Amino acid sequence: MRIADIQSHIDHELVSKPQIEELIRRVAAQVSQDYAGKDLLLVAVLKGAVNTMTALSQALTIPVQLEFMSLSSYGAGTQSSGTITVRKDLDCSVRGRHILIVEDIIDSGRTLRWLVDELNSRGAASVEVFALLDKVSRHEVQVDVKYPGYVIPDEFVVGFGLDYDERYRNLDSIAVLKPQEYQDQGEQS
Ligand SMILES: O=P(O)(O)OC[C@H]1O[C@H](OP(=O)(O)OP(=O)(O)O)[C@H](O)[C@@H]1O
Ligand code: HPA
Ligand SMILES: [Mg+2]
Repeated sequence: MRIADIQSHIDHELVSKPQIEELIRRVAAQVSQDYAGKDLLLVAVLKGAVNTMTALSQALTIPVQLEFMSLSSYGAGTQSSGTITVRKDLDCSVRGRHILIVEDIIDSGRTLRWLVDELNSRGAASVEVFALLDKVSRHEVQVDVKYPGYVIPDEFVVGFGLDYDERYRNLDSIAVLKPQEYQDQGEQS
């Protein structure tokens, strides 16, 4: 689905499909170089990171293992509940493994902070982060990001995996909805 298909719901586009593709290509080249000859495990945080995981993994030039963990804290609104819910855990042990977490967005930073600490406590050899988008101005906790994505302003975005109330994940770029679409009227809406 493209912006043009849902124009009446969209306020503005923030990151275009070509911009996403360019970033993914650049990060994939760097990751392929950094982990050449190593056994890399990519861990995507579902559901939001599904598109980013697919795009990044296909652009790599090294073989990797793909694993998924489903975490949730936003539910139906535009504000984090502050509580991370594990909807699905990893299927494998991470002990002694080099891990790259693949995320769609860093907002408060709480999801990533929790996951980095969790994987380290499970005995990972290394834990690094790639996040497609970063709302730097909204961070509440500190997270080190080895492969940074696009810094975006304090607006609630949808597309390329990101949802508002489970919708718009299948948009192929990143956009902000019209204010009336955000029914919880949170501070970002
Ligand atoms: O930095 P934070 O404030 O923690 O926000 C970032 C997280 O929030 C979203 O997940 P969400 O809880 O909406 O689950 P979803 O991926 O299934 O939509 C997003 O996909 C990130 O995982
Ligand atoms: O801006 C956002 N959009 C969708 N999901 C999110 N989770 C944290 N921030 C966002
Ligand atoms: Mg969500």
